[in-house]
Amino acid sequence: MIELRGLGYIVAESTDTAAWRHYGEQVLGMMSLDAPDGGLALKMDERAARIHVVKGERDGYLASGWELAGEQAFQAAQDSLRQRDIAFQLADSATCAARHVQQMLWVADPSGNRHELYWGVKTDFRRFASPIGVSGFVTGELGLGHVVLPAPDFDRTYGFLKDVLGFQLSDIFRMRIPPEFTPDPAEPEKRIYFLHCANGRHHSLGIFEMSAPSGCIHAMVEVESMDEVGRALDRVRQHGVKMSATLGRHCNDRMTSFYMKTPGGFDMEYGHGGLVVDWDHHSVYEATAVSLWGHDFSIGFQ
Ligand SMILES: Cc1ccc(O)c(O)c1CC[C@@H]1C(=O)CC[C@]2(C)C(=O)CC[C@@H]12
Ligand SMILES: [Fe+2]
Repeated sequence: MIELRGLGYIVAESTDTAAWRHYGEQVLGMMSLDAPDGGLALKMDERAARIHVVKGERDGYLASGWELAGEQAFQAAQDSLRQRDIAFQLADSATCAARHVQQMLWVADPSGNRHELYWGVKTDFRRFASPIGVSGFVTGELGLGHVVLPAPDFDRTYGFLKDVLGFQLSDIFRMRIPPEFTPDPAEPEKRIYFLHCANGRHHSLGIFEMSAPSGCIHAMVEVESMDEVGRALDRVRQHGVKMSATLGRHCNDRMTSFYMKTPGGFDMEYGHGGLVVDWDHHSVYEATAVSLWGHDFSIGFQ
């Protein structure tokens, strides 16, 4: 059985890393560092990189990096994949160096999302000092935040994430896409499953029963105070970044957040105050509302 500790990094692909540098520093408030081959790394804590931006042919999302406890866990993950006849690739040394890890393997889920499993992150422990004065991000044991990925092949993707990668269900959400946003009036309900790994973050991964050209629905980062969310909203206006949802507070993880576009074509959720869940005392539920208040997603379609 594979036990993932948390979401360690994400990888975006970009034709214009300068746009990501500006967005990463001036809007998100992260530090940026040059990476090999014209790439870029965004630093949000003591680790050298949490968001890797690699130079490529398209603008989008490339991969999610999941942390394993160590070498034995990495070996066990390989054994488990082989046993199930699931194809995976071992990353070469250049890619491992670029991701700042000892070893990494990657595997695609049935919807084509790339998951990178690694152990032994390399870090210089240089302290986080935001170029625009953001106090800090909530990471550590909880990982960098969460991602919601497209899962048009929903049942097989959920099965793979649960049975192969070891994610556990936190809660369920279903929604009907509002008629004004879909060409198909008979559009069936879409599921979103929220999944956690071995840490207290309510969800490190969400899967949405839909395709997404960018490869990602959204990624979420969490700041240390509500004022930092408000300041980020100020910067979004100042730099003319397009918002996808207004400020609101989610029912399930109690995060107060807003959503905006990234240069990768997917959204970034920027929030504060997420629950830390004790899984020994949690039961799965189905939430029938997105939020306690706010989160008007219709602004993203205007
Ligand atoms: C419902 C929910 C709970 C916790 C979260 O961190 C979270 O991001 C969400 C919203 C998920 C979802 C989305 O990401 C894309 C746009 C969606 C489908 C909506 O239009 C409502 C719910 C949204
Ligand atoms: Fe989210």
